[in-house]
Amino acid sequence: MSNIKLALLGSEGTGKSAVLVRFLTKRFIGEYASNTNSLYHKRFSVDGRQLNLEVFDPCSQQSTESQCVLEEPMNWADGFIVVYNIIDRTSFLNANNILQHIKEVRTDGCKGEVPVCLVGNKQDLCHARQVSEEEGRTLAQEHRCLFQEVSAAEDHQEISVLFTDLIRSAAERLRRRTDMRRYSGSKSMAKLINNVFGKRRKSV
Ligand SMILES: Nc1nc2c(ncn2[C@@H]2O[C@H](COP(=O)(O)OP(=O)(O)OP(=O)(O)O)[C@@H](O)[C@H]2O)c(=O)[nH]1
Repeated sequence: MSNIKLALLGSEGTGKSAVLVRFLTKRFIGEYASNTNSLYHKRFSVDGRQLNLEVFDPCSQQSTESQCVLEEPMNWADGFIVVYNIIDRTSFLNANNILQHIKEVRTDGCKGEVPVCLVGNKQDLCHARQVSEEEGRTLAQEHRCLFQEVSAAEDHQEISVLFTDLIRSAAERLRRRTDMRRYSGSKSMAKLINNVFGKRRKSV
């Protein structure tokens, strides 16, 4: 069974925990403990395949150096959900920095880009919106990632779909990497056999 590791990133108070709890429990609680890092486990089925899902929800308040919070899951995760708050432009600018950082740290060349979903949360507060949906979509296109506006307070369906899409992309990427390793492993084995037996045949 494959293991898929996701990390939620974004400014403090954007609703990372609310989005995750919505996905895991279908509920919106309102207030979430925000003084610890949390790692959630869930068995999840995508396209009939069972997966072990781990989701890291970092604590934004733990460190004054946001860089530490960012570095921790950066090399660990198979996929990222970057959350901003549509009524807080600063959180959108920060989401851009995070996407940039992911690109710098996680461009794996031929293994393909790590899947990312940009999420504009608190859509229920759109009367106070500071970031248009178009801006969110454009930023996502620039970074070649998925995009969805949601309301953790009101929706379950859209959050469920975005997690499923991201998990599917992460699982496909891991499968491609495993296939590539197998292929390059069998190629070097063929080379070895050829070196040993090919040379012998010549000397006979
Ligand atoms: N109106 C509205 N409020 C939301 C929504 N999602 C989260 N909130 C509220 O926003 C506040 C912050 O939510 P959290 O889920 O704790 O945000 P967080 O990003 O995990 O916060 P930190 O862990 O401190 O970084 C809470 O008061 C939530 O109730 C939403 O979709 N709509």
